Amino acid sequence: MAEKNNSCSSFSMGKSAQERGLPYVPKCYKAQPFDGSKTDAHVFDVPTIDMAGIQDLTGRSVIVDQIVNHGIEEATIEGALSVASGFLNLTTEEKAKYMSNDVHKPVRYGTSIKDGVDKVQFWRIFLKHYSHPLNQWIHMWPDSPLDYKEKMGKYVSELEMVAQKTARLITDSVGLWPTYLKKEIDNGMQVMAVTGSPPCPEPELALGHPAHSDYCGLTLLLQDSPGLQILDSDTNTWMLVPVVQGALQVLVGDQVEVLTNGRYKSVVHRVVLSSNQPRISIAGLHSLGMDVQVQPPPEMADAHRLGRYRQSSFHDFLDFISKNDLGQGSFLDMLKIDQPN
Ligand SMILES: O=C(O)CCC(=O)C(=O)O
Ligand SMILES: [Fe+2]
Repeated sequence: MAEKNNSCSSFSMGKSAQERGLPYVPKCYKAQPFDGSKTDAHVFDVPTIDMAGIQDLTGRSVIVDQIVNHGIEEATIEGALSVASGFLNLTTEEKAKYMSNDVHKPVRYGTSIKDGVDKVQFWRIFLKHYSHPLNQWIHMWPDSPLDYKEKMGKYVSELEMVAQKTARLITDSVGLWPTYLKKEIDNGMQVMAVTGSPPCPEPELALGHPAHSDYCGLTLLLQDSPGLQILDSDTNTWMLVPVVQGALQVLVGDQVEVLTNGRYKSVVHRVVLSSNQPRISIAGLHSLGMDVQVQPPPEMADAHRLGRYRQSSFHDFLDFISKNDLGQGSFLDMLKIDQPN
């Protein structure tokens, strides 16, 4: 128990509490402020986007939907989840060659954002890799499990198609020219975050991922067991997003908030833990290119909404998180320009 009060530097890369299977949550993993709704949150009644039918998202301001009939076969989803689990269950030594605290690396393994450095550490393990265009990145992905590249490669290619269709629904709904941004989206980035949260001995103390919104346009997420919560901004309460077999969860990210000049709001979310159930999620974060400066287009300004956000790129965001903790103010808040309502 001597390490219970140790500083974060004792939990540096490869030495996190969860990788070592510590039977308690060390002090520097304790998420503040304590929030009693963590483990008994209400279940969110998730709206559905049925890709087999005609959809109209007009008038919506928040999108945390589940997509059904997206065209990705169950076997492809199962394949991706099985290689994700195969990688996450390798020994720490086997994963070590991907280990890095450099947030700019296109392939990296870690636990927090900067292991042993962030003020509050996360109870998770993750592999992140770039994946669009596939042929530019796939050779850098893990060699183990042997079918990782094949199975994850198939899933991410199909997921990219779903992301492009969903982006089209959103641009249509705000009256932007239907193919507006098509080129930027086709040439954009897809970053996969494959995350495992091992059971936590004191799940009410730590988080798998603290509250944040994603710096991307759209996140398309698969989870094999519950844990994802979203913040209902009207009531300021956390709601649990249920697991629906075969469905993909879509969360609007910061770039869509900026591009629609605030008509859509990016979704604040976090991951809570279980004392007995391991959890795996695969998040596909879809955004415009690394150096594309994202800002509200002129079509999105009106009398009450001149450009409400400063321009920024994915690269700027990575620079920000390399210097700051997730809890130290949000990147999106820094982009907001105060305007009279
Ligand atoms: O594990 C999850 O369900 C969410 C992961 C997440 O929020 C992220 O990778 O940004
Ligand atoms: Fe996220």
